[in-house]
Amino acid sequence: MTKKRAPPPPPPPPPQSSTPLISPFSSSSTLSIAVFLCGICFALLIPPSFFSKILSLTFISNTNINTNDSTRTVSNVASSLTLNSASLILPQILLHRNGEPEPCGSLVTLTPTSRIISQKNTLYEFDSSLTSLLLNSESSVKNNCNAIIDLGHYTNFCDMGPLKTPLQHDHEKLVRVEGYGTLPCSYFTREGVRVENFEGLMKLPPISSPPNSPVHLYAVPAGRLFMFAPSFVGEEFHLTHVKHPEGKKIYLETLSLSPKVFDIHGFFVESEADDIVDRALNQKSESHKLKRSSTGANGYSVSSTRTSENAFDTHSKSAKDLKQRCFDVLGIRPYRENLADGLQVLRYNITTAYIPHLDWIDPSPSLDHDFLTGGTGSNRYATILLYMTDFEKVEGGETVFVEGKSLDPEAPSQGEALEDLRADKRLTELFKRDSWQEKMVSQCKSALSVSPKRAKSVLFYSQHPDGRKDDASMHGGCPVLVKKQKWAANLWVWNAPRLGYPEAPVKADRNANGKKKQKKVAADPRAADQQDQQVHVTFKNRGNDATFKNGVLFYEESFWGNLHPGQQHSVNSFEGHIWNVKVNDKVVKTWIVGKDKVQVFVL
Ligand SMILES: O=C(O)CCC(=O)C(=O)O
Ligand SMILES: [Fe+2]
Repeated sequence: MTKKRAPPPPPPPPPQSSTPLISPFSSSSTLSIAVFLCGICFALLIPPSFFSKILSLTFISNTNINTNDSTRTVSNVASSLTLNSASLILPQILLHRNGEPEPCGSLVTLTPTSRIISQKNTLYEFDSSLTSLLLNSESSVKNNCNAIIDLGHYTNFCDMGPLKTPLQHDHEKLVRVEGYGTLPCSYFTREGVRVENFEGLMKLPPISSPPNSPVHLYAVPAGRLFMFAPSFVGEEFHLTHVKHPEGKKIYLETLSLSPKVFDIHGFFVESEADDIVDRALNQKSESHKLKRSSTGANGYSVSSTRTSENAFDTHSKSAKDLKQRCFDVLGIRPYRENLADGLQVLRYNITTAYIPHLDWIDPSPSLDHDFLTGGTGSNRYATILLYMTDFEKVEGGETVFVEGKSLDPEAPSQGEALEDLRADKRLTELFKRDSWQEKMVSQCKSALSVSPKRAKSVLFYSQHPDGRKDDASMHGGCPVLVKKQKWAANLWVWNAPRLGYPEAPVKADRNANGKKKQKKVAADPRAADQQDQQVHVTFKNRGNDATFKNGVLFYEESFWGNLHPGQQHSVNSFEGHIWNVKVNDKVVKTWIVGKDKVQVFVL
């Protein structure tokens, strides 16, 4: 059964200035160009083994594509730039589609031209160039993805088309692939580090690796997010690029392949666990304080199958640090506040539970938001669950993934577990026969379940890598079987701007203000519509009026950021949007966005 989820908390803290894209490599573009063009310098930087793979280069323009056939006719190898063979050497690549453990073909040897290297070294140009090189590569013929990576296929993989490409913050910056006009993929390492330029690609094989070790690259379609690609339970992903608050190591251990579930070792620390609980207990604001949990995307309604209590922590230091770390772990850079749901803190007492559900929110007819992630919509993509208390298996309170296989080879079947439960007098006193709680306890004992441990955390995905909802991600909070409190929290990350934000996707037949609109037939209707109507708005507090000293900006009722003297926020909004300034929880100013393309509201 798919349950609707609680409304997301108010959009959290101020949009932060973008953090630079991750680079595990000490990159400097000037240095990189110099290095690329200087065979001698280069020889000092990489292991001599790579020299065995030197090929001369050709730059290919104009290509005839036969998408049904793996053989491609490449014509007009016009601007043939044969370079000094020592100048451009890239590791051999094993290319994967996002989230897939099996590479999609045999080793790919890339032979970029000096033109590509010297002119296309920004992040977006790099994505475009690498996609073009992969498309033109002769070696990516047969593959294990039940398809041939011919030009048409690979192109379609990276560019899912206007109806299936969610608009990300940087959509306008993407550089279409030369000769094809399609959107490029972005490329990640197995651990979720984005490869930003050729210099970075060159440095990927660890110095200690055997000669000619190939590099596994994960291609993520335009508009989509990176997803880990484990091939066996127990497989680890060491995230040496993610900063741990106490300098420890963070790594993922695969708990299940479908649903995709991981134990994130070292994600957070005990002091953060204590802080989360303290803050939840001390939350004063009506919308954020601890109270009986609700379900559904349409406001607060208490459900009989979600009996926990919850609170929200959107902008404490711990919440912000955890959200940032969560994005780092997931390979999503830069951090984007509009993809993050606030930290939701949960408390369960004896017998309370949350019935199996999807975190992916069911579309609501009364909301204009486009939840359909197989298309251009936005919805929950990944969840990181944090546990603050220790529970033994017999004490219940696990998180159960009802479609997942138990890690315990001795686990009973669901029927056996139900029999055991009914033979236990204490448990029969706790749960009515045939109640959802009784059924759930039997699922918790037989399916994949994770027992809470202080400062332990789990990651799972609610979508497939291409955005479709993953029904296997059905999970729940198991009934607590003893007199003890379970404290947990979740961080939800959306695949594109989330419900409640001005840049969130709206249903195809609505405009940004919820009014029905005529369907347009255009090459990229979404991009055109959204751009047409977008208004760039700046909110400023000049500090001239003491009334606004503690001003806080809200998009309608959703927290946006502090607007104290000297502070300002620039956002893309739409005509008719309502922005409020509150002081001590009271609205002291309301602005309604007008027609002009650029507007400034000043306190
Ligand atoms: O409490 C748990 O273990 C799971 C909670 C959960 O799934 C949720 O709040 O969405
Ligand atoms: Fe959930």
